Amino acid sequence: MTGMGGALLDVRNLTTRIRTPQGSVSVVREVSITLHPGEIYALVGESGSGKSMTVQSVVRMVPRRLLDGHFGKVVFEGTDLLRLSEKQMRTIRGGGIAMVFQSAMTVLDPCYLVGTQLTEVLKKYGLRGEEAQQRIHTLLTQVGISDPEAVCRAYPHQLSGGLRQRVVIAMALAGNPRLLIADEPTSALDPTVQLQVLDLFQEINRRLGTAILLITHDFGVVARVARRVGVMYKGEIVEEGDVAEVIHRPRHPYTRALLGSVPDLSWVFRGEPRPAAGETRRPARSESSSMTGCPYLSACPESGWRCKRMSPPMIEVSANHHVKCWKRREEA
Ligand SMILES: Nc1ncnc2c1ncn2[C@@H]1O[C@H](COP(=O)(O)OP(=O)(O)OP(=O)(O)O)[C@@H](O)[C@H]1O
Repeated sequence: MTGMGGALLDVRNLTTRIRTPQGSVSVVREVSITLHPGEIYALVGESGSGKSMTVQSVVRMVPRRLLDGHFGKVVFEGTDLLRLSEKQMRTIRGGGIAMVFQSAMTVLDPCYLVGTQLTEVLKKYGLRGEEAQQRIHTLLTQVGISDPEAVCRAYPHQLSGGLRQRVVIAMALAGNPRLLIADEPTSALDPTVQLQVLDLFQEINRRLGTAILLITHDFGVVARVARRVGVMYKGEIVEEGDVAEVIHRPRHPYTRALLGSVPDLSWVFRGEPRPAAGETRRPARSESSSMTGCPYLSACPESGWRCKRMSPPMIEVSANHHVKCWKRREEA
């Protein structure tokens, strides 16, 4: 089942507030994301820009001690997740929506064999005995593991980082999710292994039709995997659109600065390891704030009077490209 306009996930004006020693702060501000079935959407931005808080809000996993409230809507397959009980959410997590995080070891227990852990996961979906073993074989094969039996007989620490992450992805696929949320799933891996795991996400998307919401701080990763991208800064999406369009014609000064700090994206297309980082210009740090006006004001080389007073609205650059910037509106 899909929601309005055929969307699988429709996040509408989502705001998430957390408690801090300085008071309540909006770490996600009026974020809207539409993801269609089978689509790959990337959220990109620097550390602290609110990417993780956005996806944790979608699956209602912001730690309770921090959360001060969600506002807006998170409509998944026609149901607003913000209105569900915790019990109802537990059936959505792992079922309709599965998650993969940066470190496989947050999911895998070092004390148990991989096969035992996969068997436990499948019990949750009612599979036991021979049926469960067959499903484990299928899942591990789907994530490109050529010797599933050997992997099942291993403890997590006996596997390479890449294999461990493949096992975690297999676990995430166990409930046949329609949406896979992956939060920096490759940043703990070596560059060549990163590329293999990114390609695996694409293959899962192609073969199983699973939609993917990918979080990354790396435009190289966006360029390799995603079809659409949202650029986050201080808790807001400041630019969004088709990946090629945003990369080749960035309209927000922050996106330009972020792209300027990625010297050469060609390595991702050639399938080569990332070259050593050279001297690059870093964009201004992105952390949530409670100020008025444009969130990028203090770092923007183009700001004008309007930017100081009012937060810019999202304006349409083209049908597949939107930007939150007063200057672009003046040019339009
Ligand atoms: N556990 C926490 N306690 C207090 N503040 C937090 C906590 N987690 C996140 N925040 C704050 O929420 C804001 C958004 O953080 P978030 O982790 O979503 O950013 P991010 O873009 O995912 O960055 P990173 O890639 O570093 O995780 C930041 O200002 C951060 O300081």
